[in-house]
Amino acid sequence: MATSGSRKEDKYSLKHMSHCVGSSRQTADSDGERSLIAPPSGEIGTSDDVTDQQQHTTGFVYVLAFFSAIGGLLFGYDTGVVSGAMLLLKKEMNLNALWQELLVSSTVGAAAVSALSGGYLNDWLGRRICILMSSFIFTVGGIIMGSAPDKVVLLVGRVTVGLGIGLASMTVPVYIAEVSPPQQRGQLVTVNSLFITGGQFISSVVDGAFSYLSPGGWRYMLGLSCLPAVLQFVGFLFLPESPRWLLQKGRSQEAQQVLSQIRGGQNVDDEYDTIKTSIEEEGKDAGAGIVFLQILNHGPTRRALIVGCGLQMFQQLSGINTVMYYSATILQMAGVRDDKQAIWLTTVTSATNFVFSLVGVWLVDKVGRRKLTLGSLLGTGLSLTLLAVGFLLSAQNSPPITLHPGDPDNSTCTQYRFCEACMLDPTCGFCFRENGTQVYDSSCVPVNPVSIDHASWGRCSNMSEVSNSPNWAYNFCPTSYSGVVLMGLILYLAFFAPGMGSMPWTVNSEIYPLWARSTGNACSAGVNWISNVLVSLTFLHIAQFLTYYGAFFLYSGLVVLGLIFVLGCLPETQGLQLEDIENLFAGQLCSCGTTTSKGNRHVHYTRVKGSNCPLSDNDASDVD
Ligand SMILES: O[C@H]1[C@H](O)[C@@H](O)[C@H](O)[C@@H](O)[C@H]1O
Repeated sequence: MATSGSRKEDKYSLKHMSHCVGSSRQTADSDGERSLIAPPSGEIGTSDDVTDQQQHTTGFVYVLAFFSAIGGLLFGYDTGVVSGAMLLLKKEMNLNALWQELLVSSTVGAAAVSALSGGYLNDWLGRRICILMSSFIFTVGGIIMGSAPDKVVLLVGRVTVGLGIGLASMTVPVYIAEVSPPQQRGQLVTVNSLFITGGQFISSVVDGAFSYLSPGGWRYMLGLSCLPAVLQFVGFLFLPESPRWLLQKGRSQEAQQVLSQIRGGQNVDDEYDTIKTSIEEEGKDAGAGIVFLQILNHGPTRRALIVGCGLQMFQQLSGINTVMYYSATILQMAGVRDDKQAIWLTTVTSATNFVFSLVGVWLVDKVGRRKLTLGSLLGTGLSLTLLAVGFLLSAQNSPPITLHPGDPDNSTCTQYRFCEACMLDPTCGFCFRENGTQVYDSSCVPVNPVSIDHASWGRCSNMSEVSNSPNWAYNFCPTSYSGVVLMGLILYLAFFAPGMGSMPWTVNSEIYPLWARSTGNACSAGVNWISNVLVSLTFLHIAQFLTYYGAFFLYSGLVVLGLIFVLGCLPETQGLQLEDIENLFAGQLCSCGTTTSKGNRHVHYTRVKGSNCPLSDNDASDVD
């Protein structure tokens, strides 16, 4: 295997490679150099190819995609459910801020570790065993959390599900991509992202429903994930391994049988030959550590890795999880004062994320990954700017503090003159009465160190449901600009979900050659989880230094960087067979030397002037 990288590098290296992957969007040049134009959708392959491939889409592929995507559902459920569970847990288990932080972040941290080690497991044991392992881990984690007698056991349960999430997040997209026919691969892999947001939506409904059950509602919230996990485990006992992995491991007969089963018993000789030839060219793979070094030494795959990791990093740097997490506060700013009502309204936020992920599934094989990602980044950037402007207007019109009570604690809180400064200090909260949009009788007092739900002394220390009792605002200020913020939030989700929410997972499942696929996905999923931890851990500090509007302006700046990155580096992979995609990263935009599922026929994807490639489908030459 050590030689396979350099062998392919020689074969595909092109002197014209200009930037990271030789973007497929460079246009024609005058001196007969290669013009790099990615195919508009529908231009890929001959119509015969497409008909050929469409015949291969069977109901069984949908069954495989559904059972695999339960992994996505569990990923979404277990990352989403904790916020609602925490509201009950912190009261019942008397959790301080550190423990709350631990119970949330430990899962994401464990997911990062298991995603990174998942590459090795995938290569070694195969996709099917990894999916079985992850559903088993989810089940065990759910049981531990649902029956936890104390916070330490709860933490063990959260780490356990984190391990399941990481493994599922990198295995499921790869499995679906490897069993799907090319023309539907985008859609089927994106179903996994739909299930992630679906899991987050279901978790918010479950959180809402069980928030009335105290004590013990959190046990149902956290334990319920066992049900889909068991369903997936049982289902996968009967479902096959990826034919590509089987072939890579030399289990050719089994691979052919599985391929024919997946393709509904049709003749799969051409597809089988294509995969086999590609594997023979690449050579057999080695251990995960070595594969990583090989990726770094092999230009096209290294470029694919940069694209894959970059996409995952920018997904998280766009602030999705901060915005989702912060949505309850945004709704409180907008005037929702009741906690329970705020929980239910966050269901609306996660429903928006879910519904717009559906748009991604619908569009991915119609407009392609590149346009979808670019459009999404543009919209995400603009809506983040709108969010920031909303926060800026709120800050500039922050209500003044009118009461300055005597201060038994000698804290800094009572010194502040405006709500904004009070809100940005994590030790203080804003206590006020209101009449419509009118804020009066306002004071800034220290927050109770045990529970952020009330002040440590004064009018807001003993909150009651009585109608004229004052309001307590921790982390937000009442504002009449909440409409702008709310609009920014909805637009953000509508633009983010179909593109940046889904495409990083989809694109990563298809850009690596088979020998590097597990490791490539492990690295990029690891980058996703690490960036997730970094963004969530830094948000409050950034907000403290830059204020909220500064933080959201910063995210929109990062989205602009993401846009430049995608413009320059992401080629279109729509409709291409997995075995042909690596050529895009070698700048070899014409599929010279590779064959497609049409068998031994060269198929032309893009025009490469001055090369030996055929210039149109009609010119495509038969080999042999
Ligand atoms: O693709 C998913 C999805 O967008 C989720 O809503 C988000 O919470 C995850 O971090 C992300 O990886």
